[in-house]
Amino acid sequence: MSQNAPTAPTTPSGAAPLLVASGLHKTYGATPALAGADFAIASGEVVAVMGPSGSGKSTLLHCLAGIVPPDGGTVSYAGRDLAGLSDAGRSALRRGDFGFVFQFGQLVPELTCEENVALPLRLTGVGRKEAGARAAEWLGRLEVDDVRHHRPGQISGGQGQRVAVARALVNNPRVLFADEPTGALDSLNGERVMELLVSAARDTGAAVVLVTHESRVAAYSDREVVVRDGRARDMAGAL
Ligand SMILES: Nc1ncnc2c1ncn2[C@@H]1O[C@H](COP(=O)(O)OP(=O)(O)OP(=O)(O)O)[C@@H](O)[C@H]1O
Repeated sequence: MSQNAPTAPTTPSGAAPLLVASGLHKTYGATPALAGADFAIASGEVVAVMGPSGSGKSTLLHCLAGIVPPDGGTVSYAGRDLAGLSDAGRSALRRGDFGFVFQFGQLVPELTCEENVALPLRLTGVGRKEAGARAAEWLGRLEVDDVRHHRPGQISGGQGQRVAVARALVNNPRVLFADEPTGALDSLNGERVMELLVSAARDTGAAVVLVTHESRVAAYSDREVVVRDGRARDMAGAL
């Protein structure tokens, strides 16, 4: 037997990771998007994924969230290999344990803001009244309760992103994936969305994978990982 028993992986902060990727490879046609990327995040950590355009940041996020299957390497969440789950199992994980915010809120235009935020709860079987009450509470936390009966077309971009953050956090996800969440906002609105996003995530203990190319957005994170040519490098380890 080897003297060197494998040790449990840790994040650079020393905590046990909740979500771990090792040696991820992904190619689109002839275009390599990931070429051996590693990543780990612990519960409650906010990690910024930075890097130039086309370096593989969004692909890394999609693989971590089980949206895109990697060609090689593994992603494990809470000790479970995502590749070992059925499509239905991965979908259930995305609905129950993960939350998502994208650059453009992607709210359902026909629904009011409150109905949009209530939607993830309704999809997991919460009754209409309770879902509405919890949605209203989250809209209050994100300081947009005044637009709860408006439709997405009737509110500003900054308000829309706050509604999107409320929708992403309403079912208490253990991981929040945010891909350029303030990319379409001016700097003042962007900063407020980031403050609210990070403080709400800290209150709930969610880990946050924050893809951004802006250092003032990454400043809200505990740790920065830089993706370059499909490989991820932790900046804590680079110091
Ligand atoms: N669905 C796809 N089909 C084909 N090529 C893709 C696809 N998604 C990503 N790519 C390619 O993979 C590479 C990495 O893309 P990715 O979107 O992950 O980078 P990124 O760092 O998030 O870029 P950006 O900052 O511009 O959003 C790029 O060359 C991109 O063109």
